[in-house]
Amino acid sequence: MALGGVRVLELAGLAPGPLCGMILADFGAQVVRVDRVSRFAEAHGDVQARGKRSLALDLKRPQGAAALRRLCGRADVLIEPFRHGVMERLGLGPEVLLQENPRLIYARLTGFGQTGKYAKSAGHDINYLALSGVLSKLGRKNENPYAPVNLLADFAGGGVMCALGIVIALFERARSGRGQVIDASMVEGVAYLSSFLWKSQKMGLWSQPRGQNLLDGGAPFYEVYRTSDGKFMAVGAIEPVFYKQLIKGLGLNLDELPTQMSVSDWPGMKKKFASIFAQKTQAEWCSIFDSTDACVIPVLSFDDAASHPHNKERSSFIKNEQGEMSPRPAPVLSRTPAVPSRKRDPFIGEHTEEILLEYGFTKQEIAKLYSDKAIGFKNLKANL
Ligand SMILES: C[C@H](CCC[C@@H](C)[C@H]1CC[C@H]2[C@@H]3[C@H](O)C[C@@H]4C[C@H](O)CC[C@]4(C)[C@H]3C[C@H](O)[C@]12C)C(=O)SCCNC(=O)CCNC(=O)[C@H](O)C(C)(C)COP(=O)(O)OP(=O)(O)OC[C@H]1O[C@@H](n2cnc3c(N)ncnc32)[C@H](O)[C@@H]1OP(=O)(O)O
Repeated sequence: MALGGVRVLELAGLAPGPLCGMILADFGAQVVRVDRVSRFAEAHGDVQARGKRSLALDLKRPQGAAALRRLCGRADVLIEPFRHGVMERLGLGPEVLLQENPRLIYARLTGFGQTGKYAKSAGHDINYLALSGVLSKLGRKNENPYAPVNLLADFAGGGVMCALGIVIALFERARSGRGQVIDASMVEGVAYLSSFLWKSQKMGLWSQPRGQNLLDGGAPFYEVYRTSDGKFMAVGAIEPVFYKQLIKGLGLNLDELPTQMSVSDWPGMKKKFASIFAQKTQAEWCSIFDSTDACVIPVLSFDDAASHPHNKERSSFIKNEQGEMSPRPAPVLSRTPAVPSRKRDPFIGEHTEEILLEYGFTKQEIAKLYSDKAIGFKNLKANL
């Protein structure tokens, strides 16, 4: 696989760090999640542990922190998901670790970044989205801004951007032989993702208030409509050639309607489309619109998405050994595609000994770390 041989240490954290580690593992990296020894008694919240192994290490004990330093000496990548200052307090800041291993890629995945007024503040996806400016653009007409689950800042602007940064740094290291520090701020990650929004402000695309523009729920031809069986259809017929096909499928006559881009007519047109979509079931609309270019697609539940013929044909969803479905890693590389593990997620501390041995610790050193309470082996299922 593309990232075969790359050794990653992922310090256990909330949502974005685990996604970042899972992407790297799916594409072949050897990812070790460093769990807290004290968390044995709790269920671990990481549902994105596919393909990872777990090492339980108490970083608050000097022996535990020293063990991580040693592990970093042989690792390619460290992912740390704590607020600025945490790693420094543990004596594990980038200056220390990069001095010991100049090839190390030290990825710092935070909400607010390593500097700035909020660098040491707690926060979550919705806060990062707010600070990036993006949240102000999301939401329905006359409603408050709306944060769509924690997909945008946590996962897209955080986990995915950080994985991209790591791969870029690995690519550069192949030339220079040197590692570097990645300051992956979710505020900046999601702001960067929204470059189109920022750079299209003067195009007239966003001249209406929130929820009344072309792509934010204002246009009748870019909207979700309820069907007679309580399901939904997603309509995205932007270009005139596709809009024509939408109108035809709805049984309307283009010549009897206002022009597509007549913004003042959009609210009325939305009502018209809504009343028409409400007359047939989702399946009936699919039979009308499938195989056309009207850009009308059913809104599917997770179960229906996994069993939809298009997705099945492409094997877009996969099953693990426990029978759990999840999305296949994307994108698909032609020669070296990801090969996601089908095994269950690791127990906390399940691989402590084998990992330490692999990284050059002797059995005696491991026994000493255990008696110092710096590591743990207990095999509890990580089921967060
Ligand atoms: C919206 C999302 C968040 C979604 C999270 C959900 C997935 C989970 C939220 C609630 C969970 C459920 C709940 O807990 C109840 C159940 C519990 C059960 O165990 C599992 C099932 C649950 C139902 C559980 C299920 C799920 O887990 C939940 C639903 C987000 O936005 S995520 C993005 C958050 N932001 C960031 O990641 C940015 C960077 N990080 C931070 O800003 C902070 O880390 C953060 C997130 C604000 C947390 O702050 P905190 O004070 O807790 O941590 P830090 O300041 O970073 O310091 C870490 C300290 O921990 C020490 N430490 C770390 N590793 C070790 C170790 N191996 N050994 C010893 N000590 C360690 C470290 O030294 C720090 O200590 P100090 O503070 O003393 O320096």
